Amino acid sequence: MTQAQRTGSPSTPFDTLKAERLAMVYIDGAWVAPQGGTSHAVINPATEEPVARIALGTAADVDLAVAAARRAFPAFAGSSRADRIALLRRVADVFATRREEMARILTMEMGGPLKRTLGYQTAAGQTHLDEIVRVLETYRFEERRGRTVIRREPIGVCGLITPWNAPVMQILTKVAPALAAGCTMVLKPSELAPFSAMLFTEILHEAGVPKGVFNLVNGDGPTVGEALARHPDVDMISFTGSTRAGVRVAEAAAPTVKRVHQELGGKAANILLPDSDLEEAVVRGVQSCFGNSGQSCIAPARLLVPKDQANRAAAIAAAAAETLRVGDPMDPATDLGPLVSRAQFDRVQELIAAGIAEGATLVAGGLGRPDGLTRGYFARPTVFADVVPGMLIEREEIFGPVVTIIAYDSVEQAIAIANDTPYGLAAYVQSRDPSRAEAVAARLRCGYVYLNGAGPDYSAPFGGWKQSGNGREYGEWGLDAFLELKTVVGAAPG
Ligand SMILES: NC(=O)c1ccc[n+]([C@@H]2O[C@H](COP(=O)([O-])OP(=O)(O)OC[C@H]3O[C@@H](n4cnc5c(N)ncnc54)[C@H](O)[C@@H]3O)[C@@H](O)[C@H]2O)c1
Repeated sequence: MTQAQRTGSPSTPFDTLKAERLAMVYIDGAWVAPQGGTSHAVINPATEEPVARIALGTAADVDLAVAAARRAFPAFAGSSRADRIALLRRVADVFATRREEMARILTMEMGGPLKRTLGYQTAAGQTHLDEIVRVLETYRFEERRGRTVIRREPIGVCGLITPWNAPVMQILTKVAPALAAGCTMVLKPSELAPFSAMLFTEILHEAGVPKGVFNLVNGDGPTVGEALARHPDVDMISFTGSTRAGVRVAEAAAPTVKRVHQELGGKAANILLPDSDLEEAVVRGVQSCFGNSGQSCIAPARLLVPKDQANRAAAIAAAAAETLRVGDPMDPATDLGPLVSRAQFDRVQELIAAGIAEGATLVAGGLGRPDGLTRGYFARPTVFADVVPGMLIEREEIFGPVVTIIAYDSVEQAIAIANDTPYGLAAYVQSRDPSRAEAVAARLRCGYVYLNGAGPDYSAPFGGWKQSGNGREYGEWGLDAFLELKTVVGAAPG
């Protein structure tokens, strides 16, 4: 780290992200100074030191960005499918050339281990780009039924608000379908992880996204996020983040009756059926929960095990937690990096303390940093056994490396516990018999169920039920989200 980065002066450790751009917003195809506003030091969570300061935009910047997007909308909405496919292919090509740089930036700003930012976050981003091209090639924008025509048209100017936990992937799952649909947009990324969004903006610029089609305004939620949500000339908000902020966005958007697409928090259950391979299922569940240091909306944080296997499950989980390497996220061998911020670290500590106070049995990890780490927002991979439904650690989304083991008496009870949450994003079921696992999946009230360690399918819809949201991303469902339906009756017979 250079002296300039240590002091937080507007230098940049990145190869190509120009230092002066950190103090700018991107509007109408150009980097420009914001209309006033403050600046914000982005902290490297592994070192607790500032990396650089970024400018936080204002509501006036949102006005300018929305106006640029509105001006660009008619031409872009009228562009051909072939033009948009070509554009998305160019974005995918440029993204591929900058992928490693992107992974390093992500690791620096949000602390995800390099093996994950390179191997998962940016890889998934690339897949989403390839996937939207595949979808766009055959998507039916118009359907004729006799003299009735059903059209799908771009919804208009979109406000995109994204979190920090898998930043570039969450940006891509909005920007890629919005471009495919012919929408124009204003992105407000998380102020905790803005560099990846700025690099992504450079990628779009280099790929030749027409001016005004994509705009970036960094800023905090209450200022820039709410200005976007309230804006009368924004037709849709696509939001990913906490349920708390998602509700605020929906409230701000309500007077203008715009579409609000929400991807919110979760508290996934991982049901180990009595016939599962306990060792394999517990190890996999623990590793999956601790991916991204538990900062994942789909983290299988509630491990439900049959009562007679609970002690063994706790021992296996504790051993699995203790083998994980916590440390420098830039080290390719690291499994868990730091939590994203001091606030997140403090919150996770509070919830671990609450678990201890509530009488859950701590079998691995606990309060404080892992041994040997004296700075950085590193939490200990923590496993609680004897967790009872209703405990705070069983209900709250912890967003840290904490697994809670809950013993159940019957599969009926396991299903009831899994569903007894305000959230409904993801769930997991483990069984030696895939059809038995599938039967349980059918009874879970959530939007995505992973059976027996299956990975994600980026061509299938992803999104939450209940307080986990109301939108769907990925594949054609992701594209549907950015389109409005129009029915035309009395058309010439087709
Ligand atoms: N369902 C999903 O697909 C999904 C994916 C990833 C993360 N998440 C959820 O995101 C949360 C973690 O991310 P986070 O801490 O960045 O969430 P957050 O809600 O604090 O912030 C998300 C975004 O919303 C903005 N924001 C905050 N307050 C706002 C307001 N009042 N008005 C408008 N915008 C506002 C933030 O600046 C940020 O850009 C977790 O709850 C996690 O489960 C959900």
